[in-house]
Amino acid sequence: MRALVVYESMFGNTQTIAQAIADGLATRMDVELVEVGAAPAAVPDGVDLLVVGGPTHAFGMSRANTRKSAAEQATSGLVSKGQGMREWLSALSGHAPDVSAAAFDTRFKNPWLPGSARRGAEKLLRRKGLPVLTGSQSFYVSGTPGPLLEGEIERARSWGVSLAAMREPGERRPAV
Ligand SMILES: Cc1cc2nc3c(=O)[nH]c(=O)nc-3n(C[C@H](O)[C@H](O)[C@H](O)COP(=O)(O)O)c2cc1C
Repeated sequence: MRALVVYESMFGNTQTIAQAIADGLATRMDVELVEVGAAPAAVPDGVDLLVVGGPTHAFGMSRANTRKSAAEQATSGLVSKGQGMREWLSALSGHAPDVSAAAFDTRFKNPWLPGSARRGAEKLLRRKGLPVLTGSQSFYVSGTPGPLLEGEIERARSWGVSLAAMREPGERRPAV
């Protein structure tokens, strides 16, 4: 079984979470971790699970103007300097049958702040015909440039382990 994890990240927090998810997945699957600017135009043959994640910007997935705003707030270079997850998923051109998907994001832990990038990513994944496994996740930062809240890296690793278990041969694959 093989997983591809594609992430977008401005300040590095989503990158750290993506790495932890990949570590969790790697307990049961072969895993490739790729920054969205270097991601392939189609899901490569042999990939069983596509996991995508990015930062929540303005209640959803980033856009060119929110990435520009992030760049203005950055004190060092951005991790993702080109296209975002929205653009990559919109242009994704194909996949083998039986590939499933999952989405995650990073954002503030604020019950009064609506929206999350993972919801937008799920919508685009479904539009591409990719069934989305239940239980997509948000991971939380304490401020715009981070850091991640305590325990989030461990939670991301555990989520990776449980995603891989959902894709094990013979497992029922809950998809929405
Ligand atoms: C332009 C901009 C808009 C943002 N809008 C939101 C938002 O609507 N909701 C939220 O929870 N966090 C918001 N944030 C905080 C980001 O989610 C946070 O910067 C991100 O999780 C950090 O991840 P990264 O280091 O991978 O970029 C915003 C950040 C930026 C730069």
